[in-house]
Amino acid sequence: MHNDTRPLPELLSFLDTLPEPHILCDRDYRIIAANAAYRAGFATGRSVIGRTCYEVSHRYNVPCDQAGESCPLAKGLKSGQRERVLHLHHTPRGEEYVNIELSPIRDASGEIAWFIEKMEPMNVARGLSDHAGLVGRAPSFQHMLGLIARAAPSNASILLQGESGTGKELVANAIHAASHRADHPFVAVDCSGLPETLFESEVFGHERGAFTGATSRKPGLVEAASGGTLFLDEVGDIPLGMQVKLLRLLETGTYRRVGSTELRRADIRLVSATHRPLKRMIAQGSFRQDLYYRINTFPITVPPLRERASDIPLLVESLLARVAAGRRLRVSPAAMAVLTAYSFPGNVRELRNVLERASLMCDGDEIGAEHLDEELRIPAATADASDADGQRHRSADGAPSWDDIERRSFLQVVHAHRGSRKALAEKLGLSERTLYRKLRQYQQE
Ligand SMILES: Nc1ncnc2c1ncn2[C@@H]1O[C@H](COP(=O)(O)OP(=O)(O)OP(=O)(O)O)[C@@H](O)[C@H]1O
Repeated sequence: MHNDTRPLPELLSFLDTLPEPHILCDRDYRIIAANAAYRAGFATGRSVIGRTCYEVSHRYNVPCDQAGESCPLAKGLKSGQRERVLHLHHTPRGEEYVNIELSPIRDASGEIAWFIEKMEPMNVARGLSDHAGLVGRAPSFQHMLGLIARAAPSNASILLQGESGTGKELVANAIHAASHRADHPFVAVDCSGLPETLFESEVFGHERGAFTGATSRKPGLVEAASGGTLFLDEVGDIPLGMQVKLLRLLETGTYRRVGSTELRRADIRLVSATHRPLKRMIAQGSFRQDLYYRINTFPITVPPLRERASDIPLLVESLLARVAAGRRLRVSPAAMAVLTAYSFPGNVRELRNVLERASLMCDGDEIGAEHLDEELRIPAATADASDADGQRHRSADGAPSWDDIERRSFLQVVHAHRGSRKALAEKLGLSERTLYRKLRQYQQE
């Protein structure tokens, strides 16, 4: 019955005046109108009117929620209110991440009859390799991007937690680029290894003569980042004494240069990152709880590469273009199998290094398995073996079993070891007899 109801022409002409791309849909996902900004940015020549939003944006035959994705329209119909999601959409520029904001519109009887969808491309990340910033499409990566899209436009302090090499600095950059502060500076401070006195003068600046060696006045990084974003990398490494000063800056929005009594106003948005367990550090007394709450208004976890292994081929393509620019390097299927089977404890940074080394080892256009570090090839060989008799090593949902993990890690260490069996047993904390037993057991499988 709602399909028969025509939206008010005033509504359509209002949509046309909006600078952001908007479409109007009915309850059956059918696009009734698209404004000028949408037609300019998203239309591919063929009119979208009368087609469904899932077919146009995703090339699906069924609504997104039936294709395993979250559908803002279904959410809005259920909640009756505005809903936001981040989707990967087909656009004339290829697939792009698009922030969708959907508002239900009610008819005269008070029932939801239409939906207005505002679509804003999120340019800080791509699902394609031709991008200098973040690339990825795995569910855990998309979840993280969705959080970035929500938090970036606010001024909330964000804490990025993730293992080393997962791309925390790149994520901090993306948050800045997607914020209202993007036209102002992004200033990164590596807090690890900065002694307390240096930290203070670097961050807050100092006056001439404030300490021996302070031959001139120097503005601090807080000042350099004014209007923009201050990124504190390895925030868990900040000495306790400095944590108090940082807390004061965040609580009052003011600070003093070293050697000055003048109170200065800070205009920064704070993004911090750490791979350390801050909660445990609080329990141990090495990190202040009050500071933790100040820097952690909005936590975002950056997933390790092993939790987004489906992104490895995409990352390989993208990183190769960065580390071997100018060479048109490919990766053979065998080498790709090795890379996707490896667990990458050093995450994307390790993948990048592996590819850089492989590109130096390879004289032609194709990186083969033989160009990869030996350490990577071992677990792949065992993974192949376990795939052949896969059922034995894998649990019902396809995840490797504990035995499989132990076996792979064990063989990885064995193959990388140079030295006697006795030294190896010691390294693994096993008796020599147990080592022999495990070697027989695992190498026979
Ligand atoms: N999603 C991604 N897409 C493309 N490149 C990535 C991605 N994530 C990480 N990288 C690359 O991996 C490398 C490591 O990233 P980055 O330095 O941001 O990691 P990090 O988590 O800050 O590491 P650390 O904790 O050691 O400081 C960089 O070269 C970065 O360009």
